[in-house]
Amino acid sequence: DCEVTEGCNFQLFPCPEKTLKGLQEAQYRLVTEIQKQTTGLALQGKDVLGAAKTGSGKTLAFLVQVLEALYRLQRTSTDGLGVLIISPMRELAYQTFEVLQKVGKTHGFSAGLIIGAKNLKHKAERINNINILVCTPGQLPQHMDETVSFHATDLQMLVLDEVDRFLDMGKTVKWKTWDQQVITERRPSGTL
Ligand SMILES: Nc1ncnc2c1ncn2[C@@H]1O[C@H](COP(=O)(O)OP(=O)(O)OP(=O)(O)O)[C@@H](O)[C@H]1O
Repeated sequence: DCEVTEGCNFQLFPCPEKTLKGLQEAQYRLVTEIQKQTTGLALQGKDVLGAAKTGSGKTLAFLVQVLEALYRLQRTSTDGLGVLIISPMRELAYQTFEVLQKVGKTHGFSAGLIIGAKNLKHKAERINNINILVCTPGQLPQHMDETVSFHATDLQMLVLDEVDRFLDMGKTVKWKTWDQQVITERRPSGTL
């Protein structure tokens, strides 16, 4: 239901075979403009700031980059946190997680979703065993504060989805904590 670029499909990019298979199985063949503009850059390992209108396929654009980053590093499902995706709202985080499960299943990376404070202890026990964590801004600082074992020292990629909304909601996001524990020397990717 979004505008795809005729004649330009994911096969034209040097994506890993597993990613292409996942995309194909999820019925994504042609790329949208934002995917066309960002996929090549991401495959070169560059930082990306993407801006495109709602419904233009930004989610898939950064998820392809996420899979590429972990694939390149040959991460396995038990290697721990490699990518952190922060979404401003629960619904958005949930949708992202769903698309990730769909297109990423061929890779076999482990992924988790944290959108509520419920069962924090249970989640805390598992948080260090997952490769890709999708969460909302409120939950991350809480884990950092309360989960002694939580660390992001091996983080390879940070995705801030709808980063403009984070700036609007600056008061609820503990930027200082993030800056010290997560953002420093990591590979950022933002979407607007
Ligand atoms: N390459 C593609 N081919 C076909 N459909 C696609 C493609 N990429 C994304 N879509 C579909 O387009 C719709 C909108 O995509 P998506 O939600 O990623 O857009 P978005 O830019 O992230 O939107 P928002 O700004 O609202 O978060 C979804 O239904 C998604 O499945």
